[in-house]
Amino acid sequence: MFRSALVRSSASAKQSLLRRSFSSGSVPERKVAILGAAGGIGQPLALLMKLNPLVSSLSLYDIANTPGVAADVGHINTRSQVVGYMGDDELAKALEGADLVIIPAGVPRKPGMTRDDLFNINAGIVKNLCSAIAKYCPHALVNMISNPVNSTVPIAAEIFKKAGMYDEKKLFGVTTLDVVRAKTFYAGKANVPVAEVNVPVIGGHAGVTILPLFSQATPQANLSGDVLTALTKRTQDGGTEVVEAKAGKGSATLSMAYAGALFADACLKGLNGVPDVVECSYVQSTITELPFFASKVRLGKNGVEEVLDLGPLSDFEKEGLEALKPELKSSIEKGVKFANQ
Ligand SMILES: NC(=O)c1ccc[n+]([C@@H]2O[C@H](COP(=O)([O-])OP(=O)(O)OC[C@H]3O[C@@H](n4cnc5c(N)ncnc54)[C@H](O)[C@@H]3O)[C@@H](O)[C@H]2O)c1
Ligand SMILES: O=C(O)C[C@H](O)C(=O)O
Repeated sequence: MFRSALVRSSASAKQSLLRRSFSSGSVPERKVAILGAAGGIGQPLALLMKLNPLVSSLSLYDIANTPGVAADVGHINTRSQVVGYMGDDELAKALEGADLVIIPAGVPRKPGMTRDDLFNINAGIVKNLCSAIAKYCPHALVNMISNPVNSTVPIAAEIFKKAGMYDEKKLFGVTTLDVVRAKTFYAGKANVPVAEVNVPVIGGHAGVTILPLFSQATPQANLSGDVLTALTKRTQDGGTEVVEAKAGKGSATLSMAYAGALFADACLKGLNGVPDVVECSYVQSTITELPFFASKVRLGKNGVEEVLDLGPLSDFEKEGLEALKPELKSSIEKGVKFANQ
């Protein structure tokens, strides 16, 4: 108890030091690039990153329509300078000097499709963008949003390995939307203030590979097994719920932009040395036998500082963990094979 009080007080001393240095005007310069910035996620994400005071330079890249998005967002009177870049010829400039690259480029699902059905188009897009990242900003953190995340992250890792610059600490699959959904749905059933809710979500980002750990949710609530089963299923099907409601007009964009902005903010805080920044993310991992796995991750100055272990699981969650492994394994292998063919 004494030790944890000490850790807390040294963490809060560090926090207040950081706050002081930030308020004295020494917030580090940070360039954030969004690839796919004119899309359904890209536009609101550009807006939210423009509102983030940790960003000094916001680079908006897409194959079309970025001049308009950049002009629009650029008029907002916040810290960052905004520049739009369009087409392959401008990708290098978009990436040069980036500390963080966020990738929501690629096609979204329509009703009846799985995320894996997007593989044929999005794998190629991700491969090209990651080759450019390897060349023009090899030290940047990469936040992968493009689906199927379970495969696009392994694709990125393989491309980076081939380029000789892979650093597993710097590559993240963005699974924050699963956490956002789990918190919202849990708060509704547990009747607790949503702002106070925490729920880790582990595994991957598709169907049964999404495994919320409601047994670890806080504030605790005494929910029945049936309710927990239904909450788990709703979290796993959250993306499909939006795809069906949008009826052919794409998948989650606004809630994804919110989740992407939250995760990017956590990465920037980590880079800036803010202590105890912990978020769930799909990263290279050894906590199970699978080479990539989503779990709680401590973020720091170099990206992943520590992959936290899963903690105690209920029997229902243990079953869910075993059930997700074959699908996640095959999605990882599919990505690795694609990148090496
Ligand atoms: N990780 C998650 O939780 C999560 C959540 C929602 C959506 N997604 C995924 O995010 C992706 C984007 O979704 P969206 O709704 O924004 O789609 P969208 O079609 O609205 O936008 C995609 C954008 O990517 C651009 N693009 C295509 N090829 C590109 C390239 N080579 N370089 C740069 N930009 C390129 C398009 O021009 C478009 O502006 C999809 O794959 C979707 O499945 C992931
Ligand atoms: O469901 C999708 O296709 C998009 C995204 O992965 C989501 O979870 O909303």
